[in-house]
Amino acid sequence: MSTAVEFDLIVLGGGSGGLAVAERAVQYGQRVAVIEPAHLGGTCVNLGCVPKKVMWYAANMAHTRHEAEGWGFAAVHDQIDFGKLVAGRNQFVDNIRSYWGGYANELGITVIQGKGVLTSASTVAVNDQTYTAPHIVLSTGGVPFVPPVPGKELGITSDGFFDLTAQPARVAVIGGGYIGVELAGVLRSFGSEVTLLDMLDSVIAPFDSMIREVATENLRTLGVEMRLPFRVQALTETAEGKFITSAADEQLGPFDEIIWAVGRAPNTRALGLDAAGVTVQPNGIIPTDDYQNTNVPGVYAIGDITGRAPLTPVAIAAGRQLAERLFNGRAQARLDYNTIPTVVFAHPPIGTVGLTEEAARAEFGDQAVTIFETRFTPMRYALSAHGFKTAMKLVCVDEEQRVVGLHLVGDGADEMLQGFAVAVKAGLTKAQFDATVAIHPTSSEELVTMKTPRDSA
Ligand SMILES: Cc1cc2nc3c(=O)[nH]c(=O)nc-3n(C[C@H](O)[C@H](O)[C@H](O)COP(=O)(O)OP(=O)(O)OC[C@H]3O[C@@H](n4cnc5c(N)ncnc54)[C@H](O)[C@@H]3O)c2cc1C
Ligand SMILES: NC(=O)c1ccc[n+]([C@@H]2O[C@H](COP(=O)([O-])OP(=O)(O)OC[C@H]3O[C@@H](n4cnc5c(N)ncnc54)[C@H](O)[C@@H]3O)[C@@H](O)[C@H]2O)c1
Repeated sequence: MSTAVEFDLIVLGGGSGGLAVAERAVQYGQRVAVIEPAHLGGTCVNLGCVPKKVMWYAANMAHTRHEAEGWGFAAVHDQIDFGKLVAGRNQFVDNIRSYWGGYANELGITVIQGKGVLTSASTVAVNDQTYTAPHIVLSTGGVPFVPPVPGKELGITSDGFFDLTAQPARVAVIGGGYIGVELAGVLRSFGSEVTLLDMLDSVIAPFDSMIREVATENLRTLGVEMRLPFRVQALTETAEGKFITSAADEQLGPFDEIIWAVGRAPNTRALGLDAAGVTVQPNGIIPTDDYQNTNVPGVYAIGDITGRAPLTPVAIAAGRQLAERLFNGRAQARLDYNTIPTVVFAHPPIGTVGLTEEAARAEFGDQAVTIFETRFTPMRYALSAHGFKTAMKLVCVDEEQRVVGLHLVGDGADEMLQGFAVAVKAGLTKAQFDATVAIHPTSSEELVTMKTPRDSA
């Protein structure tokens, strides 16, 4: 091997977290290298949030088109040109990738193409070259997990979903978490027959119970067939299509595509963690303290590999805070992982910030918790034959009714949540919500006008 090339910071992984820490560090005058084997932008740009959101917008247009007749527009019955949508989406993703390439270059970040492997706590090998730095950030994200059942290779994952160039007519989605609910919604909105399975008896299990209930009702209204709970035993294929067999020997199918959406596995194998002495859990997660430190001084981990709130803005915020701490003298800079808002881009979307009712009761006790909630069909569907339900819940605690949880499902929930997340993060009370004049007619006005606590109604 040739002599090691020196940097101040080496980042393994040019995704959401890696690019964020690199950008901030280079702005503070550091010599920064980002090692990336695939495309800059990582999962979010290339195989996640961005292409997913394009498909979600297209699915929304499909809904609007179906509803338009009730509002006086001529009926349009054309099917979506899936190939055209995919081509446009890919071009959009390509533009973002190119932007990152140019921007990284402009900033002065050295991008090294290849897989990085730690050879010690301060050196990384990429192919035959060694690089060294006093600070190394691990931000290698994750890949879709596929359980080891017979025939598992007959299914695709979210990565494979983004490779589809034709719309599958009959689809099964295994896993009713974020990805399963989002992809099932998109495909069903385009007219595919969709069956959604989960091993649990509910989709989006970690969400508040009322939100789960209404989101499930909305999935049914959309026409998604649900099989809950369902334990997958094997996948098989005949000339008719693909089939799923349950542990109880029930068979579902035939399907044209089966999509695995049962979680993601951290990219921490073959990363040389042993050589550097970095502790890793059996599930591949790298534990960190509040400051993103691993157990080895000078080696940090951010983003999905840390197993905490695997979301793009979380990886970005963790990366920026780390750069502030290491390179801008802010010794206490760190990301507060509490009260992180998040949205499932379902049809309609689902949003949540803070504690569920169940978590608040467990933490504060039943006596301290007051719940305000509402369910309705919004005015958006006034002239439509069918309408998705909206539901909202405020979880308040103590005498002062501090709002510690805010949960939404319904049209506009995705855009509604960010502002209310500021209020929840700021620790505002129900009285302060109510002191804000409503905007009428909207759905969000309910969040500042709910008067009667649920249990006293
Ligand atoms: C289908 C889907 C939809 C999603 N939608 C959303 C959404 O709407 N909103 C949201 O907030 N989050 C969403 N997410 C999650 C989001 O994409 C991740 O939380 C985020 O990308 C994590 O950032 P990261 O920096 O940890 O990793 P990543 O962005 O995954 O980046 C890791 C990078 O490391 C690289 N790498 C791997 N091994 C090595 C190695 N040995 N050396 C160097 N580099 C390596 C990879 O190629 C990759 O580019 C979605 C995810 C998926 C799969
Ligand atoms: N909108 C967003 O912000 C967004 C979108 C997509 C992904 N993400 C992130 O990516 C992460 C991974 O998403 P995901 O949907 O893969 O995971 P997830 O953890 O959200 O959901 C996985 C689901 O699969 C089920 N499951 C697990 N094993 C199963 C099996 N063998 N058979 C049937 N069901 C099974 C689980 O019960 C769970 O409901 C999410 O946790 C989220 O943080 C975020």
